[in-house]
Amino acid sequence: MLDLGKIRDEIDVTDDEIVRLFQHRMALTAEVAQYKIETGKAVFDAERERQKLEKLTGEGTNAFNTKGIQELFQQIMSISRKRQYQLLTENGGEEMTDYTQVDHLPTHGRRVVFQGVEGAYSFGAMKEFFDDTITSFHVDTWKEAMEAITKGEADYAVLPIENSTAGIVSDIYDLLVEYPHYIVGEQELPVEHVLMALPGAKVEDIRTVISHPQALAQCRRFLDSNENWKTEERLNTAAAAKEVSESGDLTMAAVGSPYAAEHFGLQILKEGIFDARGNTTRFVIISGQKRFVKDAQKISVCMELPHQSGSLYNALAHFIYNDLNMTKIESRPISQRKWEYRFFVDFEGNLSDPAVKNALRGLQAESAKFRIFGNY
Ligand SMILES: C=C(O[C@@H]1C=C(C(=O)O)C=C[C@H]1O)C(=O)O
Repeated sequence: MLDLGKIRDEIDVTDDEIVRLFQHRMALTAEVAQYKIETGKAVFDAERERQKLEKLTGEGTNAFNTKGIQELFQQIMSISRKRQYQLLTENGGEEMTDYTQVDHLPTHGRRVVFQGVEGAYSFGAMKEFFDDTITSFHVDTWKEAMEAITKGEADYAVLPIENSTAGIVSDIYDLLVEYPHYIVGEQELPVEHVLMALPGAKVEDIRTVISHPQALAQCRRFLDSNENWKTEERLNTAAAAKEVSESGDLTMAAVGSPYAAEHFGLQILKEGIFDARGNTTRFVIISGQKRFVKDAQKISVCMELPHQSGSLYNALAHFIYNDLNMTKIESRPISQRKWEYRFFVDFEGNLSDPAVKNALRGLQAESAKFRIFGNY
């Protein structure tokens, strides 16, 4: 019979030895960091790591151990890099970003563009975020709103990025990648969809319901409960309301905001037709200026990772290791590169915080492509 106590004693001695060696290795890592700070050499040396893994896995005596050695040393080297990024940050290595910190966003009297028309949700979000000193104008598409920033026609754009029921607005993610603009703020707006029609119309007479595809998706359960209704997509909820108001057609209804109903003189046939209570859309405020307010609490980044096993895991380790709380992760396909994805991560923090700088330094160095969309 084996003696468990004795075996465990030996495991304990072995573990003490591993800890001693680990700490010795980390001390050496600090010396490497010192060398890199002095010479400007990059922390991450992929070729050296590849060679190390090749040699060490070659020493595994069976397939299971070989795989274990690989995982173990990937982790050890990743920890070693993180320590080096930390030392770089502490020793005032080159600034990570060229964002300018401001006390408040300059919004007084600025020009703001939104997609859709007066009465649409983007318009509502804009009203909530900005004060009455702004001048606003609207465009038909989200892309045109981005263009207005590029051309300097607007200082800010208001774009919907996510709905608590229907999920992300994927086009906006793609536009954020396409344009070199920044997120400088966000605004949540509760979505309260109503079914609206011309004065005098009755629910029983309705045949066609029009709205923005996302609004239709949000009310799917309600809409599906009426077999006689056919749904049609429109550019935005307010445009749908406007169309109904001009149609003279008592069989047509629109799904949209109560203020669109009011704006276009429609009657509300049914309130509270959204599927989820607390249905909220989150809008981002886009600017061409690289600014962040000093009390900004959320950072959005985008990264393209090498197409290999473990790369996402290693990237996310930078958040975990720096005690940063990730609030969101999304992936979108990279066009032209079949089955490859870029990742969008939101996490809590401010660009002036050393832990944030540290994580960003690591992510920047180890991603194939990396961008900070903003801190807000
Ligand atoms: C320690 C170094 O920095 C990094 C960490 C490595 C490691 O822990 O072995 C290897 C290569 C570098 O990516 C080094 O450059 O030697």
